[in-house]
Amino acid sequence: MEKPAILALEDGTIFHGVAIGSEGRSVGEVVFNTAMSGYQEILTDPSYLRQLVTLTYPHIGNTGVNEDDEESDGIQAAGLIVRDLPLEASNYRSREELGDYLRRHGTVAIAEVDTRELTRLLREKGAQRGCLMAGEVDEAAAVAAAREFPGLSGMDLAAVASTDTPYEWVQKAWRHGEGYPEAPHPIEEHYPWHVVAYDYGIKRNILRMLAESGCRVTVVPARMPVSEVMELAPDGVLLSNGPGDPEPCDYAIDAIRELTERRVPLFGICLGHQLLGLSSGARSEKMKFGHHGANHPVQDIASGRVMITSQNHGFAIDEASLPENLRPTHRSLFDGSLQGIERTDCPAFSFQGHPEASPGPHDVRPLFDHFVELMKASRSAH
Ligand SMILES: NC(=O)CC[C@H](N)C(=O)O
Repeated sequence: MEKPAILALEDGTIFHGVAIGSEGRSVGEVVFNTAMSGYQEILTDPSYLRQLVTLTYPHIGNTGVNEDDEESDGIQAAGLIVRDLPLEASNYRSREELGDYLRRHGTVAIAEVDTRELTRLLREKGAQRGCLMAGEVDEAAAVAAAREFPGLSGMDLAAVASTDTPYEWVQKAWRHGEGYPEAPHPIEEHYPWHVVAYDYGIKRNILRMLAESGCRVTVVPARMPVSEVMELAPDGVLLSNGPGDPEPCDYAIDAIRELTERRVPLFGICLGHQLLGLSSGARSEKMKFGHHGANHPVQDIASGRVMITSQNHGFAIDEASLPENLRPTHRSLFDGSLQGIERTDCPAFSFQGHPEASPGPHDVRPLFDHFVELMKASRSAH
């Protein structure tokens, strides 16, 4: 028997639907994602911590879920809002139905919502605080719970999403018929570069793309002091994506400043990009409804080249606030917002979108090669 579910927004709007995940309630910021595929990667992306995600693509669940497409250990999003959950998944890689997967992870989710109407509302009013309730529903309590959620501004979630202990990563990208290839030996020969990745909520495909570029990665906790990072003798440091507001992450901002002073090659992705900006003296701001999708055009300012990119962010670095030593490198062609920066006085650069694009197009992958070039130049200078 289908159980009822509701989505309540801070403005008092209630959407009615049916429960397709666990019963109970979940609060967070409601955001829409326009990607047509990749719901499993989206659900497991730690950047979605404390966010209730609605997908504008109407049929969600039709390819099921599998063990290979997880971007982290299980579901990170606070909840899922969809138009239609198909009766049965059909795909040769499918191992589990989406509904069973949601319930296994205790995730509250709703279907039969007019996600077009919801998305229009979010575009007009901006990202809303919301509450999903499934099973027993109480509209007034749901609106009150939505309003009690403090919102993501000022919320440091990078340290929450981070790993507790360091670990090594050498796994490369998934290949049809092979899955994830075993790491070839000897490691040093196949992976000439050692990258330390600050984990602020890292996605596995970033690690796989680094491995594809010849990097052996040591993933470290968000709060690891720079002195300990330097003991690992990195060729470069990756600043990962992650959830929440970059501004309160003072431990990361201070560490990154120290790394730039030591001229360690740096590559920042999404939250890592915002943190590089803040540590260099720029300002971050909350966007109205952010960028969440897999078809966002971004222009490389120097070459004029346009790339189709994967995006998932609700904060941005304000281009008007860039200091002398930060050069804008990329801009969004949707709204003109800043998408990439480069330090002019040390080997550090960053990108607001997702070059690892999981899900999404591969246009921005060459940024991983650029990181290797910086490490190469830095090694030959020493
Ligand atoms: N994907 C990310 O790293 C997101 C960065 C940050 N939490 C934002 O919403 O802007």
